[in-house]
Amino acid sequence: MREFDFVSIGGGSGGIATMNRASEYGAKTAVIESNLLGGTCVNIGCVPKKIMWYAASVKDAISKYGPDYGFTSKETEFDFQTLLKNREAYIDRSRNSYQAGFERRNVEVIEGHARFIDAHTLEVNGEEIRAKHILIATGAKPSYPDIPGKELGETSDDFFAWEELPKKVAVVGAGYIAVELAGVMHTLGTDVHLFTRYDRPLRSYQSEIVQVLLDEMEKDGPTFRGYSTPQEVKENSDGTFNLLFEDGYSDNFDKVIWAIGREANVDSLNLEAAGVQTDLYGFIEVDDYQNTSTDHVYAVGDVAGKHMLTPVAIAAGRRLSERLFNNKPNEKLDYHNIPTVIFSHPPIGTIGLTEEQAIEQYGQAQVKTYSSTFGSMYTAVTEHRQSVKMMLICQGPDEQVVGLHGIGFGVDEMIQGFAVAIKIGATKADFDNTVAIHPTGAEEFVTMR
Ligand SMILES: Cc1cc2nc3c(=O)[nH]c(=O)nc-3n(C[C@H](O)[C@H](O)[C@H](O)COP(=O)(O)OP(=O)(O)OC[C@H]3O[C@@H](n4cnc5c(N)ncnc54)[C@H](O)[C@@H]3O)c2cc1C
Ligand SMILES: NC(=O)c1ccc[n+]([C@@H]2O[C@H](COP(=O)([O-])OP(=O)(O)OC[C@H]3O[C@@H](n4cnc5c(N)ncnc54)[C@H](O)[C@@H]3O)[C@@H](O)[C@H]2O)c1
Repeated sequence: MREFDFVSIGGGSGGIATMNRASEYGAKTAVIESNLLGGTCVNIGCVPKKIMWYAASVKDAISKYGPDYGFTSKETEFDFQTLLKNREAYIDRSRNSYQAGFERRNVEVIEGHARFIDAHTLEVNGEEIRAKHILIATGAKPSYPDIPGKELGETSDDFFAWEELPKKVAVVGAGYIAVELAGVMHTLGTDVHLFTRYDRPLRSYQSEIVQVLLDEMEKDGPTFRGYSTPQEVKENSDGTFNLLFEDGYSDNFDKVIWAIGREANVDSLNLEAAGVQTDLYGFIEVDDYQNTSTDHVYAVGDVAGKHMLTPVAIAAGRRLSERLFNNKPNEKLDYHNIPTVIFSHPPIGTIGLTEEQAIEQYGQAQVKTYSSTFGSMYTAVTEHRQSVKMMLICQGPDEQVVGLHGIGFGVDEMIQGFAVAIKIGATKADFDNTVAIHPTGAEEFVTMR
């Protein structure tokens, strides 16, 4: 029987980062992975998604904006296979670099599916593995709606395995994944129809920012239909699918994609054997220190269901290893003010509270909102003008900035630094005292009145 100090079930963002950090402090560690090293982010998430988003941006630069900058080319050909080949080669290199990192740090990789025998013992490929500490970092998987024909639809996992782009696709859902995939496919030439159950996508985001996205989508984007709850999918004799909604609307599509949320990968872990509890939605319950209900068993990342983002899984896992193996008993991740970007067209960046959340937290009288709307300079000399909107949500007499939201060209690369400012409590006056960088879009954040 092999024995370790710390073992991760799952070799995705959280598992890799946690074991690497623990091994740097001398812990004997292993990562157990049943599929591809790197997990969701590297193989079927952030990385291939961002490459597809860049591909869409390249296409826009060539055919949408290029001509008004004086660049014209004969009909541009797009070879999807070249994109796929180069995307997968890049992902292969990323996976190899993880492997090399493990070898440098002596992290053992065990290929196979793990399940608990007890709180210190796992079974993998018939072998028992014992560990003083066990991390559950098994991530999440896409949800399917509970309707007839749901299995005829696909998910983001399948999207990344497509060998060619379909002509007409329905994307059902209102979160990051729905918006991002719909935008990418539309730009690359697919006729995309985005369906949400309520009035708009991204309902928990600052509504004026989402409105700009909807306006831009109307000009050039997926066809959007709100108040559309799917009821049934049927396969037509020509191989297309008929998607029927509760209000009676229906249409035929080459593919239907469900992007309606994700659920924890816990089904076959045999959590009961270790006494690990899950919440109402099936995610593993953890405290602020990533402890589960069982001593010496921890969970990080998507399986714990809070802020399902790669940098969150990594940051929580590294801090856990600092706590366990580097004498830092109070080390934990602060889950406030986590910045995030939605790679829509144009991208959305957001940090902290929306205006509505700030009012709920501090009271109407304490909250002041600044906003600025302008045309993106990148598109200003072209006939395809695109809007930019930026908002600062401030609270209290000092006008501490508690929320920052933006949509527009370049916003994705703009907000990381502002997240530092907000994290250390910057006020509107601090923003105003910062000299602008001209001409950029970012300067609007420090010149708002
Ligand atoms: C389409 C898409 C786009 C995304 N884009 C972004 C983005 O732009 N930015 C961002 O920050 N986040 C993004 N995310 C979210 C990000 O991918 C996840 O938050 C992140 O991967 C979570 O890491 P994790 O370690 O918790 O889980 P995962 O990365 O999912 O890793 C879990 C691993 O555990 C393995 N596993 C499961 N059960 C077992 C078992 N019993 N035994 C052994 N191994 C097991 C799985 O095979 C998997 O490899 C995206 C997600 C999706 C789906
Ligand atoms: N850019 C990024 O950082 C990025 C990109 C993609 C994913 N992610 C992460 O992955 C997580 C999961 O993304 P997601 O988009 O799958 O989930 P989500 O939870 O963000 O959104 C799911 C949406 O589907 C809707 N929905 C639920 N059931 C439905 C039904 N039966 N019919 C129609 N609509 C339904 C919900 O109202 C919700 O708006 C995100 O929360 C995010 O943390 C991050």
